[in-house]
Amino acid sequence: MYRPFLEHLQQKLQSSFDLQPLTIPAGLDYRANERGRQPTTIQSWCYTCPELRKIRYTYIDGGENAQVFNSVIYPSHGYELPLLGVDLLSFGKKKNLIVLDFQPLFRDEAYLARYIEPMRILRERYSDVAQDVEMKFYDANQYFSKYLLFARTDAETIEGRMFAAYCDYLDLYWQLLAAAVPLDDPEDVRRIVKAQKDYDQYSADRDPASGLFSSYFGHEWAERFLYEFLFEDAVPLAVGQPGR
Ligand SMILES: C=CC1=C(C)/C(=C/c2[nH]c(/C=C3N=C(/C=C4\NC(=O)C(C)=C4C=C)C(C)=C\3CCC(=O)O)c(CCC(=O)O)c2C)NC1=O
Repeated sequence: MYRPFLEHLQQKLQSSFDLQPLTIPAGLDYRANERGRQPTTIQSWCYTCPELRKIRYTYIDGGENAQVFNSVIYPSHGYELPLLGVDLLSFGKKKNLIVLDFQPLFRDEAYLARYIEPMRILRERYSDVAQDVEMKFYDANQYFSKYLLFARTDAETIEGRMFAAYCDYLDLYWQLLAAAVPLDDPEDVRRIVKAQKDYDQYSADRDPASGLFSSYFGHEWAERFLYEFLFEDAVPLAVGQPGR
């Protein structure tokens, strides 16, 4: 269901950036669960290029039971630009959740004016697909913008309006990236390193997907996937355990 979203991103990345693959730790790049009636696979891709230090995306294919496309793009540490976050989920025929945002690293007015205000026009253009859904797992005021697209919607809207919205949001993100001037003051760069690291920690600690990964692929695999691939700059909550 979300393959066109993945392909659109992949094509853009390949045509516009000098991508180098980043190694995904053994066993985490692909996994299949053959138990039950419906096999489920999870596959991930990871790249780097001079402007974007980590580009990762994951597709979960469980046929009609589960279709998930998740991606985070981390700009290089010289760019204070928000992260591009995409989380598109469908479970069964009815339960569809879409989230798309430029995830701000800072919340001061100048930052929001520079990187978040440009999204307003898109949020207005797609106000018919966006909803004011309340967040249960995350704090909407941390690493989310007020112009995020967040909705529980139907398949037809996803394939039509949502796909158009996704293309427009991505285009804007590439424009902001092209216009961004890399910072070279080590103090500025350190601030961005820390902010991106805090994002990983926050996200790993709250990720509502860890139960999903555990149920499909086992707890041990799920923990590795979270801390060694998705949010590799995060430290597991129970630090100091043997084997860590
Ligand atoms: C492969 C990794 C991965 C998957 C599969 C994943 C799934 C995932 N994301 C969810 C919610 C969500 N996901 C997001 C947003 C994001 N989530 C993101 O990973 C990113 C980048 C954004 C930013 C756009 C939000 C806002 C919710 C709703 C959570 C809430 O209500 O607080 C849920 C809960 C859905 C429900 O309400 O039942 C799951 C299972 N999260 C992951 O990290």
